[in-house]
Amino acid sequence: MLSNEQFTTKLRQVGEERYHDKHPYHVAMHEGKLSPAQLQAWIANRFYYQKNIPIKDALVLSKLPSREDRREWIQRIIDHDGREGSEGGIEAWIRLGEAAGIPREEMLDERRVLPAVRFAVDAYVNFCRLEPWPIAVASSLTELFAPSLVSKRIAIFEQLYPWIRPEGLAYFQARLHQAPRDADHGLSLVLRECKDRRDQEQAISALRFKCDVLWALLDALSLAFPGENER
Ligand SMILES: O=C(O)c1cc(C(=O)O)c2c(n1)C(=O)C(=O)c1cc(C(=O)O)[nH]c1-2
Repeated sequence: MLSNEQFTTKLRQVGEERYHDKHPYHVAMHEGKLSPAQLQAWIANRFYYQKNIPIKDALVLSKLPSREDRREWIQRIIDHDGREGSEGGIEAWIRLGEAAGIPREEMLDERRVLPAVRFAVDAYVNFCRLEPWPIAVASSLTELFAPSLVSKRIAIFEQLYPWIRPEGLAYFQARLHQAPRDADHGLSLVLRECKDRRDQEQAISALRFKCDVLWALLDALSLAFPGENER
């Protein structure tokens, strides 16, 4: 069995190899090379991911056996769905869309969602529905890699895509403190629950699978919205 330190290193290596920041579409985003249509397509398609996150978190929540763990996990659903007076991440993402010129109805009615994006996101939800909860939690650990990417993204949007109104970036600002908290909790559950090498390998595979979900989303966008020299 791997020590906690070795296991954590292996999980982090998955992100170094295949997190979505390495995908050409994402690289182009961070180089300021996406056209408005390409960036709008990313925002509208990522919305399908965002709206499904609390559904998958409710599936995980329903399987957590202890009250203490449920108490912590439930915060993820509240962060996304919001509450009276604090609207939450889904609303913030809709406002990101509006700040980038996408009317609210066009986000809500899913007209811009590509078939392969739908299949990839649905696969993530179904994975969490069907797998044992520690493995589902392991698949959420891409959040270990998200904060540094999201903090770069805020600066990039401000500098390279000034046509997006700055109030649209509130979603990303909120994630800067939510994601590290979620990742710490998720990692502590995975370290606690993986009791032999087999469990550990399953957790690592779950994280690879999740990276593939995020990768597939960007593959779909690349095909539907190729860059200038790829057409
Ligand atoms: O913008 C990003 O790059 C990014 C990545 C990820 C991720 O790594 O899955 C999440 C988010 N954002 C995010 O906003 C979010 O709420 C979230 C929840 C989860 C999850 O799997 O539970 N990942 C992510």
